[in-house]
Amino acid sequence: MFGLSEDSCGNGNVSFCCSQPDNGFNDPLSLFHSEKAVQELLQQTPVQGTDDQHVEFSEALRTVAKALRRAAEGKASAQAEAAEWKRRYELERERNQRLQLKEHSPEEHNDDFNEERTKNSTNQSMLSNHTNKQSENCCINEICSHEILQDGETDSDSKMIQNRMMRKISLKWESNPQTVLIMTKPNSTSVRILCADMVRWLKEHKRLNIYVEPRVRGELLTESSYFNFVQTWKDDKEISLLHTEVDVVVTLGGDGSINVQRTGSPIVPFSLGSLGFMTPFYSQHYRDSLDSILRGPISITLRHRLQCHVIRDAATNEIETEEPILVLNEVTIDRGISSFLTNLECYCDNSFVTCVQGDGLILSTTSGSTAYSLAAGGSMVHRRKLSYDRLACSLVPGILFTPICPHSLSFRPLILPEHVTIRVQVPFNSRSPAWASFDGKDRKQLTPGDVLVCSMAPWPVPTACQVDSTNDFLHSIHEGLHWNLRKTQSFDGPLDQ
Ligand SMILES: NC(=O)c1ccc[n+]([C@@H]2O[C@H](COP(=O)([O-])OP(=O)(O)OC[C@H]3O[C@@H](n4cnc5c(N)ncnc54)[C@H](O)[C@@H]3O)[C@@H](O)[C@H]2O)c1
Ligand SMILES: Nc1ncnc2c1ncn2[C@@H]1O[C@H](COP(=O)(O)OP(=O)(O)OP(=O)(O)O)[C@@H](O)[C@H]1O
Repeated sequence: MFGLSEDSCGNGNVSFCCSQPDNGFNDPLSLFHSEKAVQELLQQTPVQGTDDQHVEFSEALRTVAKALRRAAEGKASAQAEAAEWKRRYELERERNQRLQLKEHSPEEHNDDFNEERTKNSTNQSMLSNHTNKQSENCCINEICSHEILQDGETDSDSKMIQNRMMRKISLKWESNPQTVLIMTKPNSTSVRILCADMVRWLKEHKRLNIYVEPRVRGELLTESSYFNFVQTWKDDKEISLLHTEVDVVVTLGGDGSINVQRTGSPIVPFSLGSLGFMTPFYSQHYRDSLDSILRGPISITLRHRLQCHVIRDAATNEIETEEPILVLNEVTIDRGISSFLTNLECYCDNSFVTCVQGDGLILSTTSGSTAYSLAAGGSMVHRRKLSYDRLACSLVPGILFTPICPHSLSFRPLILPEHVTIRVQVPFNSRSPAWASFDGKDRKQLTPGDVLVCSMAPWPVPTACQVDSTNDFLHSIHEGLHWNLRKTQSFDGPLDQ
């Protein structure tokens, strides 16, 4: 960092000096001198050049000085804005204190109180609860912007907020849900215990039909013959008919447990895994959560999936594909156990995109953007939110195209629009085969000439939100990934003048 100081070596100009090269404006005195120097400089007329270098140097300094002044002005307006927020906060706090006082001695202030209460009826309970908790928990001397945004509301502000709330997406039950499918992570004692408890509660208190996987039914019956009423399926044909029966799916596990279910009914994911990025419901509160879900309405996130086809070079035409595979997170094409670079030719709607030479390529959904793609340097993308009963309101739809360790200085991850079809081909001259895996599973070898075709699947997977799509996403990136976590800079120390 540089400070500005009077030049002692002639010409009456100003020169840069490295006052504290390691930590910049640490000395308030030097900052003061710098700003003073800036003011003086701005008042000077430009140097009548004795030589070109001086003129150029002086012009450069004037530019720097102007930039510094603009920064100082910016700071002043930020300070004014903060003062205004603080003022509104104090006003609201005062008003709430008055209301609380009246609540404690209502006979004294009954009339005023009722009037005030009616005025505040829309947001009163939220505000007073918040204010109490806030002063206890977070903001003793600080201002919580979240709080202030509410208390600073004017009539038109609150209308705007109401409109925004109304745009929140929810799913309403047309008739009471009758049947629930519970999918559980295998080989976990806590999941097994919770599952038995949940099945009992759903049957006795909610009178629901309950489906579980054949493995889980076996486990339940080992525990007690009481669970005889629990239903399951025998074969793939019965699985394919499940969607006609099941109203809601509950998953007990981690993020991977969401990927395994295929019915298309809304999923309520309870967190019994390690990270829990996509599983916002806490198992401890399962009764309250399910109570509210079964009553509806449910705020939902629609998670788009990618539909992947492998077309073998040996196939006689493109229609002859293997069974399509749906992925919620991503399809990965990598080098597998081969030690050679993968060489993958990529096309987007038949236009050549690039040839990936590296460890491989990830084609990810926006839900998967926080999984493998993130680890390979791709962006985190807020997934798409839609409603069942309204037209789609799309936020950030797309397909992420993220290379894995590309051996190139200029390859960067891309986000392609959701409507494209991507083809990835292992070229005939490739030294080795590649491997495709789907949500981290089901590896398939791709030999030279084989192609993987990938596009957005028409039907998304609805998952229930704890609060709403945005709130859950932000909660997950903060709590799950500790995104942008840094110790807060201390208040003491040098200040801008
Ligand atoms: N280097 C990596 O980060 C890496 C490598 C292989 C696979 N994976 C991911 O693992 C996924 C499979 O998950 P799994 O649970 O079946 O296997 P797993 O148990 O091996 O999970 C890997 C981790 O990824 C997390 N995860 C999964 N989906 C996520 C999502 N959408 N957002 C944030 N985190 C997510 C899981 O919570 C888990 O901690 C694959 O789809 C792939 O994305 C990541
Ligand atoms: N019902 C199920 N049937 C078959 N496999 C399942 C089932 N539920 C989960 N799995 C698989 O078991 C593995 C681990 O499950 P899951 O991701 O739910 O738990 P976790 O790894 O402990 O949690 P997290 O993913 O949050 O770290 C995943 O690969 C997942 O696909």
